[in-house]
Amino acid sequence: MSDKKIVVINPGSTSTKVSYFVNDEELFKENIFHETSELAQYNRIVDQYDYRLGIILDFLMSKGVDLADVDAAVGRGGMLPPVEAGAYFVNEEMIDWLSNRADIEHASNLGALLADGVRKLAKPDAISMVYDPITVDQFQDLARVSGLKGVKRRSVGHMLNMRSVAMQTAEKLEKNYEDLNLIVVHLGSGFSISAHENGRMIDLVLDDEGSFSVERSGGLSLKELVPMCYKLSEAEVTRLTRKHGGLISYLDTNSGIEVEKRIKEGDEEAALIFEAMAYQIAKGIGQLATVLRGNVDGIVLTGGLSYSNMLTDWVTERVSFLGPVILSPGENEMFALAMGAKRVLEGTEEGHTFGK
Ligand SMILES: Nc1ncnc2c1ncn2[C@@H]1O[C@H](COP(=O)(O)OP(=O)(O)OP(=O)(O)O)[C@@H](O)[C@H]1O
Ligand SMILES: CCCC(=O)O
Repeated sequence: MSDKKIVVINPGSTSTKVSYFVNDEELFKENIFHETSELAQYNRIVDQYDYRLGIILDFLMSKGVDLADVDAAVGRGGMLPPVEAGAYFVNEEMIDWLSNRADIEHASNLGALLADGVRKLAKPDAISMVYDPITVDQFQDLARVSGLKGVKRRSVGHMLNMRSVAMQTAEKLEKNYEDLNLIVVHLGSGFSISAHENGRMIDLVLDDEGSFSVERSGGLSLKELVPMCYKLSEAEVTRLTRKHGGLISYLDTNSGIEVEKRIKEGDEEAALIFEAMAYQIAKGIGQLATVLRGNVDGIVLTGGLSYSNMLTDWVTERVSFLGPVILSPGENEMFALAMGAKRVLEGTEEGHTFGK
């Protein structure tokens, strides 16, 4: 079988990660940072398309990649309507949805567009696709009921990393993912806490319901929040709760490393807030343990903050009675995207058509 050459693109709020794979091997990877002043010129995330594509193409060329050899470009999937897990080919409907109809501004909305931009310069039969978008929806019906008719509970989260880490964990445990019940917790700048029952994510503690994270406020008392909404604009409330909430709002830093340093130097406020974060994460895990009726084969902590032993020890101390806690720090997104594309190219996994 011929080599499969795959460009992987993962847009974040302040940077774009780009990798180049030949088969299973990541030949290089770069996290390209964007100046805040540069991004500030654009009203919407999708308006950054030309700017980010130009940087990606320059970078690939600087590494000697001949785009005419590329078989697939795969991007992180954004704020689509609810979708199945797995691969979706980029098509006009998907581009239209992400450009005009996505109702949450998220950097991943650019993933499909940028992958398609690379595909246009690749082999004539090259494909562009996304894999495990943030809107993969495997909720059980009970999980869809919110508590107020007309207010939805939508399945949105770090699905790509959580599903990939769940499958890796199953491999380590020498079990099939489909035979396990796992609680997988992604601790990045935003958090997602997910219940996996026999290979399906049947419920989540959403990032605006449960624990505060590095940037997000998590769930807030409506009695406190509603009056605030009448004093501030929608954009300001959204900024405060989604970009400037959580750890940043209390400690004015988005760095877990910096917070640990302050705590070790005796900063009691930092210690209280960081432990409160662990406490709220543990409460979320507890909620999902009830979703799984207590049948928990493992609790997996992943994402950048799982490198913090201080945080993971506090969480573990509160949840280990539910099941073994397994650390899988960092994220696996670039590899998961590349392997999804490789399986589609090799025909061992079928891609879905968006909009069908
Ligand atoms: N060794 C470490 N110790 C403590 N915290 C760490 C460590 N390494 C990374 N972090 C923290 O992890 C957080 C970022 O995690 P991550 O890189 O997974 O998030 P992201 O990719 O920016 O966002 P998201 O995962 O939500 O898309 C930051 O607060 C960072 O300081
Ligand atoms: C991945 C979608 C949710 C988030 O960014 O926190």
